[in-house]
Amino acid sequence: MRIDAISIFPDYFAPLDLSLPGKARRAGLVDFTAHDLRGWATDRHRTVDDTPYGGGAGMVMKPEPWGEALDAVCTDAAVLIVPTPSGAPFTHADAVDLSGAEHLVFACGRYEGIDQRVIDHAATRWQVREISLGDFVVNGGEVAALAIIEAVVRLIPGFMGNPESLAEESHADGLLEYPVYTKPAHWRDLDVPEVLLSGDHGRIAAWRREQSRARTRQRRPDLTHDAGE
Ligand SMILES: Nc1cc(-c2cccs2)n[nH]1
Repeated sequence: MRIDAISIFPDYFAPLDLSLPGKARRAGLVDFTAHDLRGWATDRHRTVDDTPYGGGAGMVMKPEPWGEALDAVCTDAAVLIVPTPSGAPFTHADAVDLSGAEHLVFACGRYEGIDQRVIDHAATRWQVREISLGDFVVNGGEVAALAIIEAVVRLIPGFMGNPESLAEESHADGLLEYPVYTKPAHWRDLDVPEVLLSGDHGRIAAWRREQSRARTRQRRPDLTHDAGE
């Protein structure tokens, strides 16, 4: 998978040098490049924003630099991802879907957003996904792009050492993950649930399923499709 991120803060993606282990890159699983949007700003001051038509506070990102940047970076197979508070909520199902993509391009907006014509024009040439990380606002799309990249790349076959661990994690089966424990069995007057020390794998599996269901009912009633589950 090829991944490109376009931003006025390309150094924001330096952590990917840590979290996308060298093996993923060397194995050819992931090829990541961060681009500075100002590289496509043609005026002397490399301007990327201007005041909004219709008035209002803040600045809007100009269409010209974005148009040139997307022309240069997006291949025909590109899926353009635009993190935005006004996007569709990002889910595990989206991460699974995107993990099969050939090319992801992240348009990381700042200020009050990107001129809408950039997205509208891009949608005539590539698949465009306007994605929200949740009902809160951050200052730029970079942190959202980092989270989405991590959620997607870890699902690429061959990336995770033990793919079995993917099957049981939160949201993989529509439920929240059960609580986990490790040694010591007794710590600060707290014991590991006896069932986990029993060696009875049937009882352990049943206990874990019930813990997941109870946790999901309590913390995420919106995910509980069938109350009887
Ligand atoms: N979910 C979400 C996305 C965002 C932003 C993306 C770009 C600027 S702010 N805030 N919250």
